[in-house]
Amino acid sequence: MWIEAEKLCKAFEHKQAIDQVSFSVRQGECFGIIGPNGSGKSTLLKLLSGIIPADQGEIRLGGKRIQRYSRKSLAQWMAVLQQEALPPVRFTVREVIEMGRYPFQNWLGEDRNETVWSMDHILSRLALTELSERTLEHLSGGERQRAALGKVMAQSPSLLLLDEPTTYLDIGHQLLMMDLIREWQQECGMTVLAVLHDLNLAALYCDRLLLIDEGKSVAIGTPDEILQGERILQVYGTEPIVIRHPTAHLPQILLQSRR
Ligand SMILES: Nc1ncnc2c1ncn2[C@@H]1O[C@H](COP(=O)(O)OP(=O)(O)OP(=O)(O)O)[C@@H](O)[C@H]1O
Repeated sequence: MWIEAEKLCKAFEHKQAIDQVSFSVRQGECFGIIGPNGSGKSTLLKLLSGIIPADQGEIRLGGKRIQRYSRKSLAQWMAVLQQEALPPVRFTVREVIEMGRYPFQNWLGEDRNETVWSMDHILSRLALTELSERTLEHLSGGERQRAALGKVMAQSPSLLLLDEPTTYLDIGHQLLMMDLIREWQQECGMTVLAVLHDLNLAALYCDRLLLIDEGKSVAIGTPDEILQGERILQVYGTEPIVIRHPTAHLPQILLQSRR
């Protein structure tokens, strides 16, 4: 599923959260949205998922305006993974992952589509097999985040929107999650749009990045084009040291104390 956003605007009371933002994302691409706190990243993701309407501008998914899709049809091929995606409720991990299939069930609860990956496969890929019968209230934040990813995997979306998917994860689980998403994307040709705070993860996993600041698009390009010291200083107000990853050959950022 490819995406086109044209001159999107969204204001809250007197705050212009998104201001004339345009971009397009190719089918199968991993597109990262980066920017400082309050720059409008989550708002942009909410516009793209249809959770909130834009004041102006247009979003087209697969060439068709987003308003022309019903809620149910959007839910069948678009999945959203938010920060704190799952509350600590009394559902088991297995039940939660099964919920990813709801948009595909008819009124008898029968599943009308084939899943790409089986429940057991999803549980084992996310290292959740041992935890499958445990309820979410007895899981750590990171384990719940993996269960939330399991739920969207069961949904087999062609468009995946991620809002800070690695917030609660340690470095091992951050890489597990990002590697899984990439593998899954390559297997299924899924398009991924991800809001990421971690610029190093963004460089490693995204084909292109959109850098936003105060609701405006500052630049769009490859990680090499976007992650440059001068530009980061302008937007984040701090100048990092940008080095090259010795094996991935991508830009990586080292922070330096201002004192
Ligand atoms: N529902 C709302 N009502 C009023 N203002 C809002 C609302 N949602 C967001 N804003 C404001 O819009 C701006 C952009 O917020 P947004 O959450 O999109 O930023 P962000 O880049 O995702 O931030 P962060 O990195 O801190 O998560 C902020 O100034 C925020 O206070």
